[in-house]
Amino acid sequence: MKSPSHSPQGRRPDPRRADGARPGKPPARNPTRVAALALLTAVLERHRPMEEALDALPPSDPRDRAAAHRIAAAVLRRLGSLDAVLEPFLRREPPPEVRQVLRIGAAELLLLATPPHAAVASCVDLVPRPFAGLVNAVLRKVGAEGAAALEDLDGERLDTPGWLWTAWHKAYGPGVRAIARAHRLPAPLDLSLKAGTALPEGAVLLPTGTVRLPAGTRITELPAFIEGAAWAQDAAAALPARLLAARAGERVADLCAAPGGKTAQLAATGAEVVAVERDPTRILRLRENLARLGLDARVVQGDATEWDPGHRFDAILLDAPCSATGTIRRHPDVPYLKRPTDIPTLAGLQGPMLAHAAKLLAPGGRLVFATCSLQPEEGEAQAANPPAGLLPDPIRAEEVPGLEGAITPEGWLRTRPDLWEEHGGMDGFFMARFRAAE
Ligand SMILES: C[S@@+](CC[C@H](N)C(=O)[O-])C[C@H]1O[C@@H](n2cnc3c(N)ncnc32)[C@H](O)[C@@H]1O
Repeated sequence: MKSPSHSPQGRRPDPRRADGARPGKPPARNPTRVAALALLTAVLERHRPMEEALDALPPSDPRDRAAAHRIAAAVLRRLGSLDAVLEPFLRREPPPEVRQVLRIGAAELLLLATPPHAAVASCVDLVPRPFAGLVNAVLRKVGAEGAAALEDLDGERLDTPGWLWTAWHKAYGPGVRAIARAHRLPAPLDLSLKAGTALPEGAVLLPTGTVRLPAGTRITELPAFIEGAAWAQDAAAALPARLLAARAGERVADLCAAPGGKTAQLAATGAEVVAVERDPTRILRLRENLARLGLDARVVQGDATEWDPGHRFDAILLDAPCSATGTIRRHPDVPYLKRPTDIPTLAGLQGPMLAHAAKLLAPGGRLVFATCSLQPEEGEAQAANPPAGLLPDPIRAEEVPGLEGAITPEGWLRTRPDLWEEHGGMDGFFMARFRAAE
C-alpha cells in the first residue's frame, strides 16, 4: 500500500522547513492569486485575451475577480521590469507556472503594496511543493532589494516590446517615452452620458464632453449606469461619432459596430442607425448594450467589406478592426497578443473596407474612418490614400476643444495615451473625415 504523502519524494514534509511551505494538508490556495495566475497563463502562454480569460474563470466573488484582474494587469504593465528585477535571483529558468507566480509576487511586493508576508506566503502556496523553497527565497530577496533595483531600470524601454518601441520611435520620435510612461498607469473610468443625465458624484467633465471618474471606479455601482443612462467609453473613443455629427432623421451606418459605444452615441442623436457587425457573439453584446440604454438601432450581421442594403447613407462611421495598440492602458495584454505581422494584415483589410464604405455614401455624405491604433499603417497611411470619390473634410479646432494640438496638418486627428496627461490620458486613436463628391 502506498504511504500517504504530500511530498514528491514520498516523505512527509518536515514541519520545521524554512521554505515557507506549510506541512500537512496542502494549503488552501488564495482564490484571487489563483485567478491572477490563470489570467497570466492565458495571456502569456496561450495568447488569449485577458477579457476572454476573465469570462472563463469559475464563478467567484466579483471582488476576487476584480482583484485578480488588478494583479494580472499590474504584471503585464511592468512585465519587462519585473523580469529584470527577478533575473539576478534565478540561476535557471523556472517552469512557466513558477515564472508567472514569481511575477505576481514581485508585482505585489513592488507595485501593489501588498504586505510582504501575505505576498510571499500566498505565492508559495500557489506553486507545486518542489518549488516552494525557490519562490520563498526569491521573493524574500525581491522584497529586500527589488525596490532599489526597479528604480535603476529603464522601465519605459523594458516594459515595451521591442517591435512596438521601434515602430513608435519611428512614428513619434522621443514621444515614444511619454507613450510608454502612460501605459504604466491604470486608465480612469470614462463615461458617455445620455443628454440630461446628472454628472455622477466625483466625476470631472472633460472639454470634449466625456465624464471621467478615477481608475478602479466600479461602473455597475453608479446610479447613471444602473438607470441605463451611461456607458463606458474612453474620451478618445467618443470622438469619431462626435465628428460624424449625425442629425435626427439622417440615415447613418455604423460599420464594425460591436460592442456598440459609438452606435449608442449615434442612436442618441435621433438618427436612423444601422449597426453592422460580423461577429455573432459580439452582436449579442451590442444588442444587450442598446437594450440597457433604451436606444434604438437596426442591428445587422454582415461583413463590412461587402454588406450593401441597396440604398445610400447620409453619414457612415467606419471604426475598423485594428491592432488596438492605442488601448494598451485599458488592455495591457495587447502587447503580448499582437505580433508585428498583424499590422500589414489588418491594414490590408482596412483599405478595402474603406473603399466599400465609400460606395455606400450618398452624394455629399460624410464618412469618419477611425482606428484605435498607434500604428501609422492603420491610420495616417490609410487616410493618405483614400478611395476614389472621397474628398478630405478636415477636422476643425472648435470641434475638439482641448485637443487642437492633436489635429495634423492634413486635418486628421491623432490622439495618444500621453495626451491630457494632467486629466489621466486617453486612448490612442486615429480619425479622418471625408465627404463624398456631390
Ligand atoms: C474596433 S471594434 C468596434 C468597436 C465599436 N465601434 C464600438 O465603438 O463599440 C471592431 C469591430 O469590427 C468587427 N469586425 C471585424 N471584421 C469585420 C467585418 N469584416 N465586418 C463587420 N465587422 C467586423 C469586430 O468583430 C469588432 O467588433
